[in-house]
Amino acid sequence: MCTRLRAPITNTCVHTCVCPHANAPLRDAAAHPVPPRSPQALCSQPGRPKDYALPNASWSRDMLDLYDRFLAMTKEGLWKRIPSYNNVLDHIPESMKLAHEKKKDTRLFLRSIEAEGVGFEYVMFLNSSEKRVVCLFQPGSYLEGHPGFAHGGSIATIIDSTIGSCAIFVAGRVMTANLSINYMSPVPLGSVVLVDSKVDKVEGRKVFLSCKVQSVDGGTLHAEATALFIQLDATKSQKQQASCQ
Ligand SMILES: CCCCCCCC/C=C\CCCCCCCC(=O)SCCNC(=O)CCNC(=O)[C@H](O)C(C)(C)COP(=O)(O)OP(=O)(O)OC[C@H]1O[C@@H](n2cnc3c(N)ncnc32)[C@H](O)[C@@H]1OP(=O)(O)O
Repeated sequence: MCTRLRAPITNTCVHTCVCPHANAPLRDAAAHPVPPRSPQALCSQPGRPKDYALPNASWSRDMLDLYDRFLAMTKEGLWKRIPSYNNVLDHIPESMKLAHEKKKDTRLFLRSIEAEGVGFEYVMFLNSSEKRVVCLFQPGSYLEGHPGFAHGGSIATIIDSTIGSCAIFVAGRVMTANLSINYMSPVPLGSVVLVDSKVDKVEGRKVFLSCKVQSVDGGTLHAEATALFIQLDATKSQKQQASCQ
């Protein structure tokens, strides 16, 4: 079923088959319904990690409007908001955690800046039937490269993470083996872009994906990327883990 977002969000429509692994690692998204936007609702509940993928005072009108559009689509059931925590382990269901994986004082790179609005402001939405993840991204002032524009590394980071979430969705534990980006137009700090990623092909442990970074009005193509993610081999990753201890 086509769930094309109406222009200007994207002009492309991706048809893919439903994957048997659908929803496995990112199932959490369904378990956390989006609360109404009120100051109280945005506070994290006691005992639960803070979900950063919710509107805050730094979000621009464009970001809020897009968020509302996607949220409306989640009600139709094909899209799900992906919650975002500052520790990677909080994203992984207990049943999928490895014995050695205990929470430490580490942070997911994208959530390394606590202050609102100056780092990576983003929220991702998953469309499992299209094997697609769209990220609404508002780069803050601490992500500067050239004056007034987002650093290319920050663009690479948000692409890697959006594509990575898409790959995790179809293949579980994966790592980036290759990421190739063409930068076409600089992204102004404080603007909002759509990072639209999809799975193109799965060959054994290899997941091939592609991505476009576009302005909200669809008029500017900021970047295009392709990526290869490899599903981790349990035996090999245990060896890697052993060598790290
Ligand atoms: C993990 C789950 C956690 C869930 C958390 C959810 C949180 C959600 C929140 C937020 C979203 C965040 C999302 C994450 C996004 C960030 C991801 C990163 O930044 S990852 C860090 C950077 N990447 C590395 O450091 C990799 C370093 N490389 C390696 O460790 C290995 O090379 C690895 C694992 C990629 C592959 O090693 P092998 O030993 O398992 O596999 P081999 O046998 O070498 O290759 C398998 C097949 O792939 C091809 N291959 C491997 N690397 C290739 C390459 N670079 N180019 C082309 N082909 C390659 C090979 O030719 C082979 O192909 P043939 O099966 O023979 O056909």
